[in-house]
Amino acid sequence: MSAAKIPATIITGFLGAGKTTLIRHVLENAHDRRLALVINEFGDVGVDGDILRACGVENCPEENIVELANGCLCCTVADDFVPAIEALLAHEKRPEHIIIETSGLALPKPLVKAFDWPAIRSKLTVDGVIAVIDGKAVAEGRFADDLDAIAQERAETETIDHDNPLEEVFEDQLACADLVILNKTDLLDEAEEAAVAAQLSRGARASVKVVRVRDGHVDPLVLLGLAAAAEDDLANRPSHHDAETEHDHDDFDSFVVSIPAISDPAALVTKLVEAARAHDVLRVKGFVEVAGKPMRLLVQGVGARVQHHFDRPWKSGEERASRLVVIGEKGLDRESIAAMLAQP
Ligand SMILES: Nc1nc2c(ncn2[C@@H]2O[C@H](COP(=O)(O)OP(=O)(O)OP(=O)(O)O)[C@@H](O)[C@H]2O)c(=O)[nH]1
Repeated sequence: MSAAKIPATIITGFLGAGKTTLIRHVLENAHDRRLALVINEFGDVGVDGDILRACGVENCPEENIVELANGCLCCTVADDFVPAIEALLAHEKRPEHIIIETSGLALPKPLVKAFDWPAIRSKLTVDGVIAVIDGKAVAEGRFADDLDAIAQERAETETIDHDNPLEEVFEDQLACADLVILNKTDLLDEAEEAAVAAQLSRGARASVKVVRVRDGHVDPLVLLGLAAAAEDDLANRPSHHDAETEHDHDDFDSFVVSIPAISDPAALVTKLVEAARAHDVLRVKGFVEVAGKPMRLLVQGVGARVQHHFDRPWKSGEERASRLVVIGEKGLDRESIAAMLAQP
């Protein structure tokens, strides 16, 4: 019976767009419903899960947070996603709403398709696909050469073909959305913000709204409860990968670098910026030990924009490892990057 279905919101968006930041805001502000999270990311460093668990909100206890670290939820739906959902539904107190954070390279459509499988369809519905967008990256032309041309192409043909993998992932995420969140408006001036918003509207499906925010500050009432039933509407969500049963991520590379404890966070940031520029790194994140400090350092890089802060004290008995996940396009020079970051 459809009334009994649990709504699930899929949060998509390219690497570093602000998905975890937005979900954290939702957790802290949606007190009226019991939430569960499924988090998918690259590498086993588990940064997003750690950040979200640290919120410690009552309506989303730790046992309701599931991490799938295989890097691409859209490719492992049967092996990972379905069992994770089944485990969440088996809890004594069932979640009232499930939020799924996909990794930044995942295509949302194969995941939406999974909601059409009988085992899932009878229990869940896709309340909405939310595309979180790094407004600054769009303004800098990181993804699309010309969104207008793409919109035109989409109007003319079912499947669009480009050879820029960033662009393809970005466009797929935008075209599948029920709501677009233009994030990082603090990094845009008024004219840029208006131009990016207009571009996104053209890249998204007709009548999909673009909400402009910073730090993912969207009222949960706007995000949750869209009742889109996206699984019934797959045909209207064009993807570059429609002809494939499975897509591979050969276009991208990710690896984990272990570095010794550091003494100067600013020096590490300088190295990360240099490595990002020299090797076109798309995303870096992880936790780092700073010698003599009781707190661990959370380091986050999106392109050459790097942020860091001490997020919490190391726990007693916790291994004080300094590990960073590095993600870029295929051909990333792992050895050079690792050597740059490990320099004292
Ligand atoms: N300036 C600015 N930075 C932001 C904003 N929202 C998020 N960030 C920063 O952007 C970085 C990435 O944010 P996340 O929320 O981790 O992004 P994500 O989409 O979950 O990243 P992945 O899971 O790695 O794809 C972090 O350093 C955030 O603090 C914003 O509105 N403005």
